[in-house]
Amino acid sequence: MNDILNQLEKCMIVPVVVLENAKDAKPLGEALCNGGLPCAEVTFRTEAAEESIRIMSESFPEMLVGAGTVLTTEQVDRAVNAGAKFIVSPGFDEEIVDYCLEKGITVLPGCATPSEVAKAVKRGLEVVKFFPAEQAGGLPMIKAMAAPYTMVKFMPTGGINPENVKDYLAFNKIFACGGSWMVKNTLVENQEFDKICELSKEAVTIAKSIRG
Ligand SMILES: O=C[C@H](O)COP(=O)(O)O
Ligand SMILES: CC(=O)C(=O)O
Repeated sequence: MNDILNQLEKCMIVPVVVLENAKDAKPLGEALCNGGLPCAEVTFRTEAAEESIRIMSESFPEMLVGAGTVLTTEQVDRAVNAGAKFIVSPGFDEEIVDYCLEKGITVLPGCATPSEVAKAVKRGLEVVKFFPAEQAGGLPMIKAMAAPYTMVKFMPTGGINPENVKDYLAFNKIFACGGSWMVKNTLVENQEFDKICELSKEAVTIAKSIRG
């Protein structure tokens, strides 16, 4: 695994962020860093994504900021130019994966079936996203897919919460878990950055109780 993946794995939990307004990127980054979660997947679901990535990565050099919901190679370029260190997409988009591999950009494509994992393995990927995790079969599905594909680790995202995250993290083929529970839109809208920091600390405590 490369340095970015090693750093991401150490985070154990990756906050999945949707920001409507880039001005929230700085206080959000601060809350996450102070909460012990110095990483974020900032999704291209809003216009503010690119600028938010730029602000977060410039303001907090210690933070590992990546881009999520990347659906085009143009978004890959915009994300990386803004400072994104990794690219995540909800599905397995061959064009995006091959583009990132050609350029040496860390990419975690979404895989929810063995056929998609097979495409990732063929390209030498060591980590894939498992999305939407709970809806697509949860931990039992990951365990079933990890049996033949022993060379791959999974980053489940979708429906993960402070309760079920423990079961995921207890399985050694789980790379890290993605989730939005500590960075919910309403918390950001209401400027509840102290609460985000508190929920992040709680998430870290839970993760450490499983992974030490
Ligand atoms: O689309 C959902 C995000 O990827 C994260 O899922 P979540 O809100 O269930 O944690
Ligand atoms: C859900 C997800 O993987 C993404 O939005 O990138």
